[in-house]
Amino acid sequence: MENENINKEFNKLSVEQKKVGIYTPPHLRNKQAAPTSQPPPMPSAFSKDKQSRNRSSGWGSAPSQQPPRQNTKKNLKSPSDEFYNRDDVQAPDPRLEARLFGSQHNSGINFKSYDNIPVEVSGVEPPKPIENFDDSDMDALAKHNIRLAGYSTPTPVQKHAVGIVTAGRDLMACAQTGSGKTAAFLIPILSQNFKDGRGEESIPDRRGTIKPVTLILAPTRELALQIYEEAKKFSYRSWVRPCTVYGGTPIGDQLRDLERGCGLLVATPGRLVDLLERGRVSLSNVRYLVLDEADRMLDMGFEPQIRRIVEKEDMPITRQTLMFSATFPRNMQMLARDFLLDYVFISVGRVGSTSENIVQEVVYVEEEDKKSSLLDILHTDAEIAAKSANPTENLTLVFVETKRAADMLCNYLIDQAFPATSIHGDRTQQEREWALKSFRSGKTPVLVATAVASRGLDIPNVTHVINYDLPNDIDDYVHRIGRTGRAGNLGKSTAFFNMHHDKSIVKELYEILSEAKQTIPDWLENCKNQVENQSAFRGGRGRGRARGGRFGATDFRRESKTHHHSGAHQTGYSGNHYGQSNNTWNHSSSNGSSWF
Ligand SMILES: Nc1ncnc2c1ncn2[C@@H]1O[C@H](COP(=O)(O)OP(=O)(O)OP(=O)(O)O)[C@@H](O)[C@H]1O
Repeated sequence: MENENINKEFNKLSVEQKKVGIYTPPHLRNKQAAPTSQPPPMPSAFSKDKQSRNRSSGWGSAPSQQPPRQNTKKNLKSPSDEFYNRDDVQAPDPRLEARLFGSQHNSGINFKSYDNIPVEVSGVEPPKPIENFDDSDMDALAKHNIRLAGYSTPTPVQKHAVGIVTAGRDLMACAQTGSGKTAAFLIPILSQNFKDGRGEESIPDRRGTIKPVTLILAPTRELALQIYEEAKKFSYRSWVRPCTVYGGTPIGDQLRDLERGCGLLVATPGRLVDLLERGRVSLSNVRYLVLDEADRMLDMGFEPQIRRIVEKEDMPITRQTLMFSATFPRNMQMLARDFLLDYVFISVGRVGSTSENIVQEVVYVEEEDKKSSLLDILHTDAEIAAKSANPTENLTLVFVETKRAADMLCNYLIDQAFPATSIHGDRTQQEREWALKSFRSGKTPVLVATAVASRGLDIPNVTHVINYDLPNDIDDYVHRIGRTGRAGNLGKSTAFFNMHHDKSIVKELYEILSEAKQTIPDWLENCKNQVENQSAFRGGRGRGRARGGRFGATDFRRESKTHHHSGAHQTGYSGNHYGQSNNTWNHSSSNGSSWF
């Protein structure tokens, strides 16, 4: 409904567009042409260097062909509006504001405990983190929207990302699930967009090609949609118009939306390649590229598409590139090596660790007993929900391995009078979105899901995640249980384990549980020992994660002496630890190794 209303509003605007041939936002209409604008300034000395290396390519060199637009709605702003004198800021729209920011849920009681999580920063001359949003160098409109979103304190990954992005640096960030990574890239990028000022690239050129300034790639349609919804919040009242494109929905609707202008595009790789091939999107003006959950995109087989998008299209090398995930497997490190320049690596807590806000339980359940065990748990959850002030605030997410199992289990639960729905890759996009909406609203407080729902989805009130089937990959386990215990809220996870099905993951599961200081049942320790003994007997080395050392030791540049990167040469390297709660800037190591 919310989407529908917003779309209706945009549709009204498109009628206007047809009249004048090219879309002009309402606040920019009836304004006389001003002299051609200069290209927006690069954010820092670092970026200037990049610009001079690539003078012929990219956004910095192209003269603007159309006059900059100015805000004619200024007069509609009240003189008390802090943006009264800013032509680039639109007048407030109370209805839109209520839609975008009205349903803020409070972040958890443990939110401030994030300050106690150790942060490791490595790379050449890493920029300092911000202390709080208000005192940072961010654009005033960005700060305004942050306040509207109800964010009073930045999370650790946000503190660092704002400093790093504002300084014009590339970033590889690993931070626990639910720790605010989405805003960590959206806020500083949009703030830079606002400071740079409107570019003509956000409206289609004469051939109808749209050239977004910011491109965000995400692995799943649902995650793309969620990032897009967040982008709408943080770009409120600005000239930046976010759009999203993903598979499973008619491309015509998405094209019509793009035609209305697009400064920030959130895309899944397959659909974006389609649009590039049709010539409807060009990447020649991309200044900010984000790969969210890049490891998942690789797991899903998107590497050829991602490499094509980043390396083989016309994306300028002058861009800033950011990669985010809660886990950092080797194939993602390789992508970081190829796509990022002189980047800063930050890890918040242990890379790939689980949030300490989640109580993790593992129970031994044979395959044939899983259904009845699940019913027991769901009955208990339903009782807890019935006692709470708002019963819809207790949602349970059940993960299974296959699409067929998702359907079967969902039907079984419905037969047992549990209001359940399911989400998996064989359902239509409409059905998937309906299922998520129904789950979010509490109409069906049980959602049976495959891995499609394991990454990035931010659904408030998920109090319990059940791994009915454990995944084969421990990183998937970390992401799945991360659907609860978000933004400092407390959550619970239960995993069904049996030696028949889950032997391959037992060592890593044991590591994860002990790292997070969870209660480990004796039987699990015995199973782990048994697997280790069998593996030693066979002379194997097991599947340990080899994460190495304490937190943050997985910036692969520390271990490698020589790496090659097209167009980059780096000679210095340093690592910095941010102390536990005082956030002091302790320079802990500087080995000066040459790694490119
Ligand atoms: N500074 C903040 N203050 C209050 N709430 C915040 C803040 N930053 C983020 N949040 C909220 O925390 C929740 C989790 O954020 P987000 O979805 O970005 O986490 P994430 O790190 O991307 O998780 P995942 O690894 O699962 O993708 C969201 O509901 C978001 O609105």
